[in-house]
Amino acid sequence: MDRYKLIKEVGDGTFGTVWRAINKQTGEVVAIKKMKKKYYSWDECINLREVKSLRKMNHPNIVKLKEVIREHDILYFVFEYMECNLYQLMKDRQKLFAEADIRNWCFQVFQGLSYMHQRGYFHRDLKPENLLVSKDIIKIADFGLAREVNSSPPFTEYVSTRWYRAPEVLLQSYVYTSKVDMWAMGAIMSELLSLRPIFPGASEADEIYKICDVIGSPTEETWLEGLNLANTINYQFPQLSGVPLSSLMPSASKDAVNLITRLCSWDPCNRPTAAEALQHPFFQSCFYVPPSLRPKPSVARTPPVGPRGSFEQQPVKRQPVSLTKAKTFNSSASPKSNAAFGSGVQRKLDLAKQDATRNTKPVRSSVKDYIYRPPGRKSPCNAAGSSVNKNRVARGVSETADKLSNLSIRGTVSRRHSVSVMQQQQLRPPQMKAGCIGETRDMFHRPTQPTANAYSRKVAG
Ligand SMILES: Nc1ncnc2c1ncn2[C@@H]1O[C@H](COP(=O)(O)OP(=O)(O)OP(=O)(O)O)[C@@H](O)[C@H]1O
Repeated sequence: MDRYKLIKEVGDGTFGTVWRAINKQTGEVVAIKKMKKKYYSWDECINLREVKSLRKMNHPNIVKLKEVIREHDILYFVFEYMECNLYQLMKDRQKLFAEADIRNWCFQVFQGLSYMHQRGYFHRDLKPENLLVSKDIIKIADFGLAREVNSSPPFTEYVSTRWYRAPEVLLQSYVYTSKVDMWAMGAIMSELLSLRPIFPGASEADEIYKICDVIGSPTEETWLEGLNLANTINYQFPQLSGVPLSSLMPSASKDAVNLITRLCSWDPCNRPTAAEALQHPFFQSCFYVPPSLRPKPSVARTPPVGPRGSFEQQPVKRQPVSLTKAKTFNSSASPKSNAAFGSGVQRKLDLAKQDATRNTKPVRSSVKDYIYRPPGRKSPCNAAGSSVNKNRVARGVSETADKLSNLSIRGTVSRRHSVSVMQQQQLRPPQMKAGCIGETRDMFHRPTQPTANAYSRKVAG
């Protein structure tokens, strides 16, 4: 660590604190994540999901892990530095973002996701805090919960921050897929367009309620498997008809609303894959610059996309990935039309006890409610593979059922070993993390006017 000079703390996550730092030898600015837990052997570090997954990811929209250092039993991850995260960009904003900016960001994130999903990993904790921005470039970060698609269930650890958590995860499905990332992207897109979270649940039960309140309760037609899942845990969905998504984001284009509708489909099979999302009419004006056509930058820099990119003179290509089976989107088509593209990979998890609520401020459950306390992310998520999580498995379904059915939906809201990653990349592929827990948002006011944004999640920096 002597080689680096720490400048300023820029983030305080569940597992580590993140610092802006300078490499004294090269002058390069980096982000160093100092893990909170101690690591007494190098083997322990090498097996961390964040290391295993990130070292295999080499994509312009996935944050680069440059180095892993263990010194005095403390583990440091050295990442490329990014200026801020999407949440920071949203929280003080009074004026809505231009849709072109949102399109540009989302196009890049879907490219990163498409790359990741095709290589057999999914993130599992996508949220605005984990999408890092520098100028026009956005990158996916925080792979602590990332999963290898082919790894075997049961998966027992906490998965994803509640507001962005897919319904199948909320309902404790024993199986879930990369479509959980697509759900999260729908929620993030909506938040970018309205500057307020679309499903700001104060507990797991309230999360489901809020989803029903917005997209309408699931039916046999929209999600038969979900109804079965609910039966299994003895949970009854509230019967709500939902609202037109366009009413929550009045200035959004039809294409944007349509894509969010698809992404936030109850049935994971009805959500587009990342590759399919890139083909959605919302991204019609975007194009992909293949690596062979990109200039070689001296510093790691991602190719911009879309109309604002600096590659506009390049031939336009909109096929970022192999899309031989990709579906053509039709804005008026039923979400069912995506069913054929559901991924077959499945996994299990147990969410019992995840939602330790940190406060008891009353909250109304309607999506029109404006004040609530966010979920207690820090407490619940005890990270992957802990004994606590193993115990959760034992407690299993009945506890979850109790939890979901007993929670009053309208009630209280609790609202010098150093390894070069490049070397490791030659070896083989990993798993990822989704930063869990540590819900650092304190209180969220949801104003009636879209521009009257009043986020106050606590994000250092
Ligand atoms: N490469 C980076 N460049 C700049 N800032 C970063 C970088 N990586 C992380 N950060 C900042 O630090 C914050 C926390 O980082 P990260 O999510 O990796 O930590 P964590 O302990 O895994 O958090 P979580 O509670 O989400 O699990 C991020 O939200 C971001 O603001």
